[in-house]
Amino acid sequence: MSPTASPTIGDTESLFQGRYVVWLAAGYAAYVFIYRAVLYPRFFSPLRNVPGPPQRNPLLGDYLTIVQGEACIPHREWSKAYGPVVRMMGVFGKERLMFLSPEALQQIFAKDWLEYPRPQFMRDVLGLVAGYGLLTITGEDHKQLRKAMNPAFSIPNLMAQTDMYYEPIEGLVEIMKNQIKGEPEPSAGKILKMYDWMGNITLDIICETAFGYKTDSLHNPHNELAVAFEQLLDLQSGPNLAKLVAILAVPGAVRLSTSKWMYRHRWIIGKLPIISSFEQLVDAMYCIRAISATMLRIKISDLSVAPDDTTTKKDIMSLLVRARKADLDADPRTDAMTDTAMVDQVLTFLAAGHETTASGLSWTLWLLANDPESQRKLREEVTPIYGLDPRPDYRTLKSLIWLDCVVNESLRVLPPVPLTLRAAQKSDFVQGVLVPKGTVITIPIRAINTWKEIWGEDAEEFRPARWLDLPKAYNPTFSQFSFIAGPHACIGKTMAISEMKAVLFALIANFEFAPAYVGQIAHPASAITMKPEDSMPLRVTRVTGKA
Ligand code: HEM
Repeated sequence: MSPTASPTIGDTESLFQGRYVVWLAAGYAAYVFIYRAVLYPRFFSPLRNVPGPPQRNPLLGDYLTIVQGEACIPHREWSKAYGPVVRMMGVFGKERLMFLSPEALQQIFAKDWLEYPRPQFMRDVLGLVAGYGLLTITGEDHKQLRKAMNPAFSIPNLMAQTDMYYEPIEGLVEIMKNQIKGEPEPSAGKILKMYDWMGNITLDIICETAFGYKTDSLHNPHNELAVAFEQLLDLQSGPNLAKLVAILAVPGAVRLSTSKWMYRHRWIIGKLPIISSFEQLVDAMYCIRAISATMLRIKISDLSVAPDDTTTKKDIMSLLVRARKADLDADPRTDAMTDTAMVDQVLTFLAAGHETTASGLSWTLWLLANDPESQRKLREEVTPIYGLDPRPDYRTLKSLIWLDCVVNESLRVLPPVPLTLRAAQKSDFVQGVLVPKGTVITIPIRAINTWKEIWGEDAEEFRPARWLDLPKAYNPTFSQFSFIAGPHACIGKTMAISEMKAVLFALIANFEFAPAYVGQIAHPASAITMKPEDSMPLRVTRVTGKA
């Protein structure tokens, strides 16, 4: 129809019908929205009587409160107000449940773990940023992979690895000493962004222990891998995670996001409003994957040149490559891991083992900086041993009682992974509450770790001495849930703890840590890991009388 011609009866009819269809669709959408987001949760849901925060926003539910608040603090406040089982609202009236009690955790993570895997959207995000491996699979596949990986994390293997921590640790001590020495007034110390240093040292340690690969991020902080991780971590925020979940929900997006085509055409993402920052994500992931593939290639060729070289035996990847070779030698038709699957394992260890430990270390330094007495006690414990041997072995580190209290307490109060999620595969009762199939369950690790019912009135305070006299209600598996429990529990727990101890041992023997300025407060990011948003500036001074 031209703009000047008058409409014919046929035109008017089809226009009317077109409008009718639009109105009908809009009416249906409004009905679905009002039913799903307002009426169902309020009047029909089997969860409507479970206590929880009042429903104020049918569109976004409690989403804004969660992403704008400090990591897991809204959950902790809800548990105080409503008890150990809480109903929360997701977007569009999606109900979520949260459980804190040992009985519920036992059922979800141990007894019925196969019925409570990580939700698909969480696996999609983890797969993209941390590889398709232990973090994304479950059931029989998970059991098999875990069985193959377990020997690499055995105590004898970790004992053999401890020595590998010390080259990077000594490098860091030297760098920090030089930085302080370079100040106009060295005795006043220097303000150092400790999270950045902890990120570099844990990257160097994981590359060395897991892959026998030297990154030396400490002396070369702008190396490709460190920069790519920095780019990735910059994107870690609640709103970005929500956007990523929405993008990956589009059919085909998961496969596309890791493809070469996407990498070559990543500029397209850069041009799209709202998601333009994900150009950086595709870039970083491509770089990390390429370096992981290089590490694997080197490993495979190393092992074929020197299959009996005992020095290569200790790192995790050598064990896996050797196990694959043995399987293939025994039966060439065996269903052995492909190179791509192996690269994903490299990626998982890089992602899961690096930033978590860096956050754990940074928060421990922060807590010690704010508790000079605990710090002094720790220095008193480590200094004589440091004097005798600055490279203590696994057993010596394990035997240091106050160091153990400090690390346990820090991981309890400020857990690097503040919460996790599970999804119910079938309808079932947990702690007497019907959990309908498909319900996403929030496990508020930080709230569980500081639950007053278990830990007493001072549960939220950093008090390492509590580990010398544990409360009666303490449950060794479910009261300190920083590494979760059951078949999906963190495989790197013992390694992370011993690495944290080795780093703290040397830092506390050489330096004193204090807040960077009066009134400094902590800024834990609300994302997958609880990294300090401001990179944790602390005033660092040399311990007087030290060489
Ligand atoms: C302080 C440091 C660490 C903390 C707080 C931590 C915490 C966690 C948590 C909470 C989970 C469970 C996630 C979930 O199921 O939702 C997990 C899983 C995992 N972590 Fe760690 N982690 C740390 C260090 C490490 C290290 C050093 C490695 C490896 C070198 C590692 C490798 C893994 C892997 C592979 C999984 C998946 C386990 C499975 O599902 O079978 N983590 N970690």
